[in-house]
Amino acid sequence: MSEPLINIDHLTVRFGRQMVLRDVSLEVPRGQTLAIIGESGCGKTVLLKTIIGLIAPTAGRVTFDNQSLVELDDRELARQRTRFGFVFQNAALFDSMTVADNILFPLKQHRPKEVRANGGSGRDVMHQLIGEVGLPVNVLHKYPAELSGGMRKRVGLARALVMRPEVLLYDEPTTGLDPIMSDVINELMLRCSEAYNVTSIIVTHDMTSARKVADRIVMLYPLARLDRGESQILYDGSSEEVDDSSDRRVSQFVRGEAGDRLEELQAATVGGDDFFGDERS
Ligand SMILES: Nc1ncnc2c1ncn2[C@@H]1O[C@H](COP(=O)(O)OP(=O)(O)OP(=O)(O)O)[C@@H](O)[C@H]1O
Repeated sequence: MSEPLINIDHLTVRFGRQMVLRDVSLEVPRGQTLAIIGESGCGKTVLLKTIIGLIAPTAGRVTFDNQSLVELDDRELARQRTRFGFVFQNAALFDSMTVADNILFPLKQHRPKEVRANGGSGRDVMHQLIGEVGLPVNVLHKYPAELSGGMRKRVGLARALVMRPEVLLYDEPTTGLDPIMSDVINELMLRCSEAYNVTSIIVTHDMTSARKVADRIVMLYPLARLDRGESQILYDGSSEEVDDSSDRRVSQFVRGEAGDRLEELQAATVGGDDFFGDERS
């Protein structure tokens, strides 16, 4: 079997006294589309940031293409990061730049000579990408504030693709979008993995999206809710089989069922502020 592109080996991440990830191991082969699911605060984004070397492991090791990014010098780290494209939850566009400048930004940062010497090629790539994500060319001159949320996400995807990355990392790509626009983003994610053969990791709460786009689903669980010695990965398998999991915590999550969570939350607030305040009296 070929080497995994991303290898997470007994990873633990702690912030001060708070442990967020404990002994997590995961291998991501080249070309796979992996969805990481799990309730808010379980450490999904921390895991993404650890993969790209933005957060250093407290223990364990994370490698990308057999190298630990946190051990590289700044220059090499910047070079390796060009192999990744990020699609952030809020698109994270620069408000003061036009759409065109936002899309070209990574190229200008990493290949300034190429863009200066042959500005046409950067523009060609940009026009191709804007078409691929289904936006008209007239948006290129607009500013992010003039676009809808769905348009901004698609600009964010075009920007992530401009360096022709080998890995695409998506942080909640469909959050805040209507069902149609969410599915447009799903279709784009599928096309990107087919057309560019990228490896994709998608952090999401959206089970419709995870089922449609991912080859594999990994479900993380918050450490505070886990028994000692239990694996933090409650599910690691195909998207088809996630609905058949015998673990009640997995089936509750994928079906979006609260179970006894409300009672638990209410019990935890006993003795705290009165929810109804003065209005009840
Ligand atoms: N840089 C940091 N310093 C301190 N604590 C952090 C840092 N980054 C994340 N955390 C904490 O780690 C925990 C997990 O955060 P993370 O953002 O990974 O959750 P998540 O599963 O992505 O949640 P959500 O679905 O709400 O985005 C949270 O309690 C968060 O406060």
